[in-house]
Amino acid sequence: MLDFLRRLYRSILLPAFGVALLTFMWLAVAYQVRQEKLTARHDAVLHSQSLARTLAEHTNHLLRQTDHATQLFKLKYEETDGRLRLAEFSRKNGLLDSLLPTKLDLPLAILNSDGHVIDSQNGYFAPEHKHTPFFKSHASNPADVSLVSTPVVDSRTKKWQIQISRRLNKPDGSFAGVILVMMDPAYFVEDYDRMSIDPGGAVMLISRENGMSAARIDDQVIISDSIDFTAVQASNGEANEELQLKRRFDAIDRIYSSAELPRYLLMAVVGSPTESAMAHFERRRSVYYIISIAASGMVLLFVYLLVRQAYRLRRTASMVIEAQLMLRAAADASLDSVYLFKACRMRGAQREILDFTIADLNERGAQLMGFRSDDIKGKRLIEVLPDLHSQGFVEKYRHVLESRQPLEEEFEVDFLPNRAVHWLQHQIVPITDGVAVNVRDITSRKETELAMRQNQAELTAVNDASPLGLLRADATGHCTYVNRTFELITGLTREEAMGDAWIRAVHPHDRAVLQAALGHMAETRVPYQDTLRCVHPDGMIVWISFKIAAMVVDGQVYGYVGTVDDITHVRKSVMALRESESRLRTIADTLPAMVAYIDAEQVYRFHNLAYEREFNRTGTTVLGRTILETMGAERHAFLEPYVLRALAGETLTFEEDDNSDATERTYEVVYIPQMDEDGINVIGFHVMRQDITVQKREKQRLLRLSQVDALTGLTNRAGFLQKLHDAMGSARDNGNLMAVMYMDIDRFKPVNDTFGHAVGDALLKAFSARLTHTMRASDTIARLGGDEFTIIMERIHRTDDAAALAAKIVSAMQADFDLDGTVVSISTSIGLTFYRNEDVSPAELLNRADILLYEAKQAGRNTFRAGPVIPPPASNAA
Ligand SMILES: Nc1nc2c(ncn2[C@@H]2O[C@H](COP(=O)(O)OP(=O)(O)OP(=O)(O)O)[C@@H](O)[C@H]2O)c(=O)[nH]1
Repeated sequence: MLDFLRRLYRSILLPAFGVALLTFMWLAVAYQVRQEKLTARHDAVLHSQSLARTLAEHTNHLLRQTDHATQLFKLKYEETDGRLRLAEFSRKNGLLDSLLPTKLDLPLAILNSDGHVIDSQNGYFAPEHKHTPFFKSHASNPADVSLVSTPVVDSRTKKWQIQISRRLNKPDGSFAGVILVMMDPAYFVEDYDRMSIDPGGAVMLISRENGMSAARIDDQVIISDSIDFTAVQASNGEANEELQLKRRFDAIDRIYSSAELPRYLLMAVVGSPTESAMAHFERRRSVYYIISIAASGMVLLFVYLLVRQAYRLRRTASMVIEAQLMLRAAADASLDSVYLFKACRMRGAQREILDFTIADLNERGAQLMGFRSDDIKGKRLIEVLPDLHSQGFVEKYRHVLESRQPLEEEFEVDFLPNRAVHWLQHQIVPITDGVAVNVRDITSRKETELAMRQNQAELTAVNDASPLGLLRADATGHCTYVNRTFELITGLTREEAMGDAWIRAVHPHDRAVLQAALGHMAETRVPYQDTLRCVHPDGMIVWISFKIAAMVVDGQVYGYVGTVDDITHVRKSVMALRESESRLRTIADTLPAMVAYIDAEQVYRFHNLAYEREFNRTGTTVLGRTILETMGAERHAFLEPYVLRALAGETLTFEEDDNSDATERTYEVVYIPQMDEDGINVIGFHVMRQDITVQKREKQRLLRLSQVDALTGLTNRAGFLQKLHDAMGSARDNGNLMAVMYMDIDRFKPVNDTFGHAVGDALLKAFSARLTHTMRASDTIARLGGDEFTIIMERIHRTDDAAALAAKIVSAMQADFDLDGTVVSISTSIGLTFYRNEDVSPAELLNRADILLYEAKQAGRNTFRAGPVIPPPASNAA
């Protein structure tokens, strides 16, 4: 509210002053105009009055002259004894002319003593005047006085006239009659031309008795009985000489003044036209008004300018305040340190700058100095931070202030708190008797720049050390950068490669293709890759793999980045590899064995001609297909364990029987895993598949031969051990009980010694035969050597069954052997042992039987010993 009133006061003060000034001025002007108007009017009244007095004097003069004329007539009349007549009296250059102007032609009449007109001229007179007051008066009064009558209206002419009469006496002094002169008031006013009166002015003669008036206005004579005046009251209440028309008789305003003719009861009135009378005043008033209007305009303009200026001043002041607040806020909100330093000068004429005072600063600026702003505001720099002096900063401030040239620079300081080293950027701007200093802490930026420069150096080093040639082009395809490797690969220096020149490095035969591809890439923005040739200045051809891609930001290509890879050696290697592959294929195709390569996904990737011949028998396409697809579910099920082992890294060999056609064939298959370059992961395996049907048969034959005892035809030791191994595995797998007998012919040596080796051999054969007849066909009977035999009995129900059989053998061998006439009697001893699923080896089991045999021998021979007791399986026991 207070603020509103203050603003209202400010806004209306100047206009109110202007209005007051104008009011005062206009009141003064109005007062002056009024005074001048009154004066002018008064002057006009005086002038009119003067004229009226002149008129009155003139009229008076005429009337007096007329009176003199009657007096002169009376004198002459009485001298002539009543014979004088009017013609004589008024003749030219006569008596009358000496008194009155001839042109008046005044009506004259002589009345006798009876009141009859006895002579008259220049007008009509009633013949009889005996009873008129003036006649009676003259008749009765012998005094020589003239009677001036009140204006009389002529009944015939309707004019009013002033009647002047004088008694005529006879010689004896008796009454002789009356001389009568009629005077038209118009004469007084008509003869008024010589009066200096303005056009439109009115000259009047008014009877005070009956109100008749004669007036002249310019050339017009007005006779009226209705013109009447009242006296104008002056401002002080007194009547002045001005008259006011009671009723207007024309359209012209006049200032009327009068002069009385008391003797004749007449009043001379002159009306000066107000317009002309007041013309001078009107002109002055117009001048006053014009000057006042001009002055008012100037005052208004002045006030307006003042108001406007005041408004501008207020606005400027508020803007200054606002600017100060904004500046304060900006300084407080600034991320920079802001200081205002005012110069401290030396006293004296030179006024040299000694130091600066901290006039203002923001909190950040104070923090940078290590203070709070309130603590150092108003202090001198030498007190707050002496280093500013010693480090030359104050000198810089002084230079900026004196040269009025702003200064901006970056520098490093080590005297500020919080950090050992600050990188700062300051701007020093001169202000009034001081400087404004804006300080920005650019330490982090400097560190970033340093890091960036290091990164750039690193990047440049990386680029130069890169095995790839690098090329960068702008949006128009002009090369702007190549690295060192690019120079080495293409044979162009960096300067030579700039712009479009880099394309010169490409072999002329490849340029057209490259340029077309680059044009296509610029349209489609699809990266381009190709193998091209470069030609060095010395003619050397370098094969390169060239790749280039557009750098797109917001849908706009702003450049291209390309790489150049020297693939000359790779290309040679590839060629060599192709040659090697070709050679290997030739070799592989000439091999009788089937060779293939299968990857980790069990997909065929390679096979030789033999493999193709084998698997194309059914028209099957192998390459790119899996084992399952190629071999079918049944064979895949057989092969899969081996495949998985190979893929687990195992080199393995197995036989595969192929009954797909009429002939039964056997293949030896070798899987050799292929490790990756690191030798860690298996990426596939090689397959060597060879038909070994013939070899297998021969082998089986040889095996059989190797496992038969040549003398007896029984299984020999090798066959026995193989069989024992297989039987134990079967018993272990199936939980069956098996038995092993180890037997020896008792006292065989004496037979040899007695009957010779041939008989001994025959005995061995006979023993074998009897043994074969004793045992089941499923039992394996073997001769280990000499007179030692073994029997393997698989899937026996009880140990007793085997023991019974052992007893049966012992018993059977007690009978004599007739060996082509030589009768030999022997016996046999047996060690019998059992096996189901114990963790013993075949050798140990055989040794166990041998020990039992030894026990049987020790027991006197011709018997058996069995052990240990093998419990039945848990399920059976139950
Ligand atoms: N005729 C013949 N004799 C053989 C053959 N192989 C080994 N012999 C003999 O067989 C005899 C084996 O004797 P041993 O078993 O050690 O002794 P033994 O006389 O049977 O005595 P015990 O076994 O203790 O009852 C040795 O004299 C060998 O020379 C062969 O193939 N033919």
